[in-house]
Amino acid sequence: MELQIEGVGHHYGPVEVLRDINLTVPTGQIVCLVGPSGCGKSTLLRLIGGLERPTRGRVLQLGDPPPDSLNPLTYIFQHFALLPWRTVAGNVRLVLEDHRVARAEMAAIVDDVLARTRLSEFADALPRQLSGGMKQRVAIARALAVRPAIMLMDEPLSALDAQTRELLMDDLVGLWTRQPFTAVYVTHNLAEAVRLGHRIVLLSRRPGRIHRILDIDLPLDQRHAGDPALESRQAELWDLMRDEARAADRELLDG
Ligand SMILES: Nc1ncnc2c1ncn2[C@@H]1O[C@H](COP(=O)(O)OP(=O)(O)OP(=O)(O)O)[C@@H](O)[C@H]1O
Repeated sequence: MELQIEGVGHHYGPVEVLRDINLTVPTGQIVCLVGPSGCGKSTLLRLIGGLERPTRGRVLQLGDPPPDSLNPLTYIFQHFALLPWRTVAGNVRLVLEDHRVARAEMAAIVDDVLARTRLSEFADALPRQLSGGMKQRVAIARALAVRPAIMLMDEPLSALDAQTRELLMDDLVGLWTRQPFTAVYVTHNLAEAVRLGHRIVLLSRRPGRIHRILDIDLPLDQRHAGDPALESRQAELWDLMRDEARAADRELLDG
């Protein structure tokens, strides 16, 4: 399933947050949304996910989700929101319990997603026994369990320390390489965007407009921290963003 965002604009009361966004999210690709604070990245993600309706324009879903998809558009947030009294497997199972999934199939799905996120041996652990990175892997496993057509990821790594973030990026690359998924990935971290994005969409400050779209052809599993080619793409993005980011910060200060 592919997403096409056509002429999307959004206001909150008198405040114009997004203007004339035209964008395609192709099947099997990770599209990163970056841009200065308050430029409307999370708002755009919510509009894409149908949590809110855009004031203008539309978001089209082209093609069918996988036939066995239980939730075509599935979110992953910065805060993992795990139930502390449920085990890892229990937290993953939770999202299946609302659907009519037979018990044996449910067990098979949980086993599969825990294996894909390298959590099988922690199936019976409780969240308090896990590190932050592992908790976020549980959240990713939980999202995968409903077989989404598109994952909507809002700063999924920003609550983690730098080292854990690196490990999780490797995990996401491994996951995508073994079985490509489609994602829209909001981040303020440009290093993350150039590691994970097939396409990087830079928004201007509020009202967020598309300032630049950068496609990176290098396969995800060949991208490494410190790679000069990636660093130069990152520098290119930062050059474009710096003035906008400073102006956005000043506007925040001025209220
Ligand atoms: N429900 C809402 N009602 C009113 N204003 C809102 C609402 N949600 C967001 N905003 C405003 O819309 C603008 C864009 O917010 P949004 O969270 O989408 O930006 P962002 O780019 O994700 O920001 P950040 O990088 O700081 O997380 C901000 O000025 C914010 O205050």
